[in-house]
Amino acid sequence: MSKTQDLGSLLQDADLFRTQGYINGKWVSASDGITFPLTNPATGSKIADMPHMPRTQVSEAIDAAKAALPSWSALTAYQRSSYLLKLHSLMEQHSQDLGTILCVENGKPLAEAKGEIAYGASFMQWNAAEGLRTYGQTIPSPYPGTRNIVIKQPIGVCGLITPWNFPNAMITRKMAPALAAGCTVVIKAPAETPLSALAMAVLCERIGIPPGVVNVVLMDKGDREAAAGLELCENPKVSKISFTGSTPVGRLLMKQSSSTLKKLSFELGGNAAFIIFDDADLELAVTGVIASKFRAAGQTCVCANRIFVHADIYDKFATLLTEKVKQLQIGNGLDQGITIGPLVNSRGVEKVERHVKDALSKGAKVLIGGEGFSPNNNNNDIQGEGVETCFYKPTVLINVSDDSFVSSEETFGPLAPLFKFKDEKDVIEKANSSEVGLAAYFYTKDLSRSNRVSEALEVGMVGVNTGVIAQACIPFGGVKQSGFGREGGPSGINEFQIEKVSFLT
Ligand SMILES: NC(=O)c1ccc[n+]([C@@H]2O[C@H](COP(=O)([O-])OP(=O)(O)OC[C@H]3O[C@@H](n4cnc5c(N)ncnc54)[C@H](O)[C@@H]3O)[C@@H](O)[C@H]2O)c1
Ligand SMILES: O=CCCC(=O)O
Repeated sequence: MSKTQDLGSLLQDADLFRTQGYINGKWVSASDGITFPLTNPATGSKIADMPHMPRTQVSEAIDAAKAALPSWSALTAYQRSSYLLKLHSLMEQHSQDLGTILCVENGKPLAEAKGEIAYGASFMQWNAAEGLRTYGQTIPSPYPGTRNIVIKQPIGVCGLITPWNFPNAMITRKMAPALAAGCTVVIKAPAETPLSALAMAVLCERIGIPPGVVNVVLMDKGDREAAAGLELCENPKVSKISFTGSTPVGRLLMKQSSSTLKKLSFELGGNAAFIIFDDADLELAVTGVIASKFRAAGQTCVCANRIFVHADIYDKFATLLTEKVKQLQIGNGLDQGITIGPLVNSRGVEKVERHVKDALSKGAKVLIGGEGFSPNNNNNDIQGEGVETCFYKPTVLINVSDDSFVSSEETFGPLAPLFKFKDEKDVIEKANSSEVGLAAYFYTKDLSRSNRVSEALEVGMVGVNTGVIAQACIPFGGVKQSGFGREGGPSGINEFQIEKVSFLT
């Protein structure tokens, strides 16, 4: 029997822990009372019963967002900016509680979860400033005495569909530019991590964001999730869908949105190549791989998925990496000193197991890890008998063959497969052989190679001598089947605006 987690008792401000959706400024259960259980992936304990909302409630949320649009969009950019700055400041103030909520529902260690809150808050700060600079243009006209004036306006109601791997930051990365631009939003939060979305709704309510401007709808995976997607994509009152998640769901949402020709921006899956050339600083490269590969237990879209190491340094690098991986502390993210938590659910563990098994069957060798893990849970939230937790040991594989599953599929788990290469051209070809192109990384001390390789990699983002690329001020996004549109940076807010031209005669 699993024990129930008393999340409220872990918080300084227990009011941030909500278990109802947020529509038109009201906290609401599913209209038919149906709920689904939310569990802690580190302990298997139930955290809460969450509303399993039907499509009609998604439609109500859209109506509320549409009704709130005229007055929100009529505010000055300065007024909207001041709301975002207040959210930024409240997020910083409540970072311990927001981090605890995130850690308990998602599994990432508390320090990392608090890091995500800081990252999430940075989108509020960046867009508070960026909203003030959505300049138009005056374009010289070919006709004497006339002028063409271009202004930017909010696109309208936006459907924001977000994943569980960054329960806070993937919401704020969309919500902040949308609100700054003057749009209103319906957030479809993921079933695995609804609480972080709701905690943000509490903060919106506290600072007086008017009812209907921000709405959060929730439901479990399956039929109602699909119905919510259909409603958001087909309802003509929604003007834009911003989605972060897997490539197959992106394809489906694009197809569904064709009926109303919505503006779309999609941040989809990755399969990042991480290349270590023979002139690289190996200590730095190991640090980079640890940061890129094992953040969020390997569950980020920009995680190193294929690590290509030059043949001349392959053995040395593998040894150094294994030593560093040994130092990672796996366990319940609430416990002191833990640096790697569980995967979000058992499906995540199964995928890592499948990739490891397949690689071994094709000749790979385990240097460390290669199996699941049962934590000795000394937290007050004690594991119940027969409760399923979701840990997999951080793993390094060598001699991985090019036809392994991990070569073509995103593992989304703590598996570092090392491939061997000899030639720059050859490794670039391999890196680019993926159908997705989100991020890539490489380590070298050669400046001309830095420019050459950066330009040759078919991705939206390149880390040169670093394994960490995310910042609010960069245009985050991919090419090929990693999606389109950019989040953050000067272009992030454009995704939520239209350009309108007036011909002045
Ligand atoms: N490019 C990026 O910025 C980025 C960031 C984070 C995650 N991701 C990608 O997301 C994937 C992991 O996340 P996931 O497993 O939650 O992805 P997912 O596509 O299964 O789910 C993402 C969101 O879409 C919702 N969803 C699923 N089916 C839907 C449907 N038919 N209609 C409407 N909504 C639907 C889910 O409930 C969730 O809220 C990975 O592939 C990862 O690379 C990409
Ligand atoms: O998982 C994708 C988002 C990762 C990030 O923003 O660093």
